[in-house]
Amino acid sequence: MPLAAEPDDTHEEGEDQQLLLAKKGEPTLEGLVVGSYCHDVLIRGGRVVGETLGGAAAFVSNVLDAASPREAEQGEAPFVVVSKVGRDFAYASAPAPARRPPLLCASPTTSFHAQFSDAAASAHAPDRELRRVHACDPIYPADLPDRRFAYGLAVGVAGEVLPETLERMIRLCRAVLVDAQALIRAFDGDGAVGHVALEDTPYARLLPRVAFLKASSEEAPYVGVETARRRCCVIVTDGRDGCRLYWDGGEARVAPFPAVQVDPTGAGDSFLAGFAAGLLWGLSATDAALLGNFFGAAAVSQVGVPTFHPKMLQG
Ligand SMILES: Nc1ncnc2c1ncn2[C@@H]1O[C@H](COP(=O)(O)OP(=O)(O)OP(=O)(O)O)[C@@H](O)[C@H]1O
Ligand SMILES: O[C@H]1[C@H](O)[C@@H](O)[C@H](O)[C@@H](O)[C@H]1O
Repeated sequence: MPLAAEPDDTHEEGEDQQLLLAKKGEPTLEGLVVGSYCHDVLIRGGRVVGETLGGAAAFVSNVLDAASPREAEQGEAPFVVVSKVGRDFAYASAPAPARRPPLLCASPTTSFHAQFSDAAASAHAPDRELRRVHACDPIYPADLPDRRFAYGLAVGVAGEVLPETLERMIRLCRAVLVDAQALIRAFDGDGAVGHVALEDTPYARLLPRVAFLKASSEEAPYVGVETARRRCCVIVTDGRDGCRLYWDGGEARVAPFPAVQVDPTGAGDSFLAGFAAGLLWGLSATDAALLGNFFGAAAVSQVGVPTFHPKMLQG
């Protein structure tokens, strides 16, 4: 495994746990977030109940800013976002896109309709059906800045992170964390979101060079956890049940935070960003996953991209 990412507290001081941190004498490098902002339309009982900024990049930026408030206050960007939208993009002045503007394309902004079921969702049943109604351009390797990064987050929502783009991220970044949704989503003629087996995609051969792969419990069967854990550390998030980490030779469960769910959108994105922030703080993988659970729980408690109060992170 490229990274000894065993989430075992006895490895807490190990060099590999510090992978995202600058070594003595090295300059502090930025992070690289790759994935597009999108428009989310929330539908319940056939009625539009909300229209919000979406896209993993929006949720991830929000959490990374909250987790590094000093940089955010000073207007410094501890990470860059490479994202694409069309001229119809409705949220250019929202905090995340305003601070890290997307590349403008002739095609329309990626847009999803999320149809929520009225029935109370069980802990494991999918609580929404997603349909992609517009897709912006993919993000090409040449769209990425030509410099080194401390870490990369591949967080596409509509297939925009091409295999060659992920490969370039791996070359530019010291460690890459990937959301499986960027790799295994497939769309039928009507835009309904389905999944393909990761093993059947061109991304599979890149897994040994990925540090962490995060999948939801719905995506996990398509990822093939037993195969993937031999190549990188796999994190499976499980909604209100928290998450599990799987590595070659072990696994750990990380408990959730209680939350009153009002909108599940962005929970996985916020989890992954919280997890990355935890690694940046020098936490072990299990402790970083606890921070991920914290941000995931915070995300489901609000509609759209959540607002975090500084007090939430104290104590
Ligand atoms: N109802 C909940 N209560 C507490 N924590 C939650 C709840 N839902 C999600 N979380 C937290 O957020 C994390 C990610 O949630 P989930 O597994 O639903 O991801 P996801 O399906 O990828 O989400 P999405 O696609 O909506 O962004 C969970 O591991 C958990 O820590
Ligand atoms: O804004 C959301 C969010 O980024 C989710 O993680 C993704 O599953 C959806 O497709 C997207 O519409």
